[in-house]
Amino acid sequence: MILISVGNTRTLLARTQDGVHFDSTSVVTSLPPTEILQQPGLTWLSAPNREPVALGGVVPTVLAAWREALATAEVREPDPGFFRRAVPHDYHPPESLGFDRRCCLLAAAMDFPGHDSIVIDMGTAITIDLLAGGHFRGGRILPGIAMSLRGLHEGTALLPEVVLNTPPAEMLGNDTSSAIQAGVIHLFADALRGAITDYRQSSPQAQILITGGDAECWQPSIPGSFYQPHLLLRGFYLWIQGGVLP
Ligand SMILES: Nc1ncnc2c1ncn2[C@@H]1O[C@H](COP(=O)(O)OP(=O)(O)O)[C@@H](O)[C@H]1O
Ligand SMILES: CC(C)(COP(=O)(O)O)[C@@H](O)C(=O)NCCC(=O)O
Ligand SMILES: [K+]
Repeated sequence: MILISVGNTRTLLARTQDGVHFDSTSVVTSLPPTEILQQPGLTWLSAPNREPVALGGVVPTVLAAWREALATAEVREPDPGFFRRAVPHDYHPPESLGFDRRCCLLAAAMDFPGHDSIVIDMGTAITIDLLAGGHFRGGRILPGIAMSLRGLHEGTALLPEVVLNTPPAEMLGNDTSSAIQAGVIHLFADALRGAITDYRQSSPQAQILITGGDAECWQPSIPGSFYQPHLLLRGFYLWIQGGVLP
């Protein structure tokens, strides 16, 4: 099966035989799908005798462009009804819960039955979701790391665009760049730790699963967390196996 997941920054293109191992690459979401399909390294996407293509994401206009570009392929889109049965929730309105959040929650629910999970997805935006007793209980949405750094630069005259070092940061910055490093790293480290502390008041045993473009370098600053690079793809695969729209 081929899986295409459209995030706000990057689109994941993956292929799997067993739903456990994913051969994946990513391209910037701003690139038109017709151009992506022509890239030399991605011929498997548009090869003849192709496999079914699962399509999902959080950018409606780009999803529409993918549907058009894949018009002759066997495209499968996930069925919200299956998600609701697999991960009951009170999100309102239910359809507004982001596709990427659903995939990660589904993977946590189906791969770790009987475990509560705090699912952290550090992408364009950061989401921190609680799955407890098999139900999605709600979560938090925060600006992402790159977006926050860009916001400081674009919203001011004197702040440069900074490339973040790997956390932890020093407590006190003594030049503009170090002060931004200290500010942004502590902002997110405190936000993540705070959410974990709060969520564990109701789910003391909850495990912490962390994924997304910024997850790998942040995982060490979240003690006890498990880096799950393919959590979204795993959930997407399980979702498509469980139910597709007619
Ligand atoms: N090669 C990369 N291109 C873009 N962003 C990257 C890359 N590697 C890491 N990142 C980080 O990943 C974050 C975006 O995460 P990603 O999972 O790609 O987003 P989304 O799923 O929202 O498209 C950004 O905050 C950025 O700092
Ligand atoms: C919160 C998100 C922007 C995260 O997207 P991402 O950073 O992975 O591109 C996305 O899940 C989304 O658009 N959600 C819809 C609103 C919601 O979940 O309530
Ligand atoms: K995200």
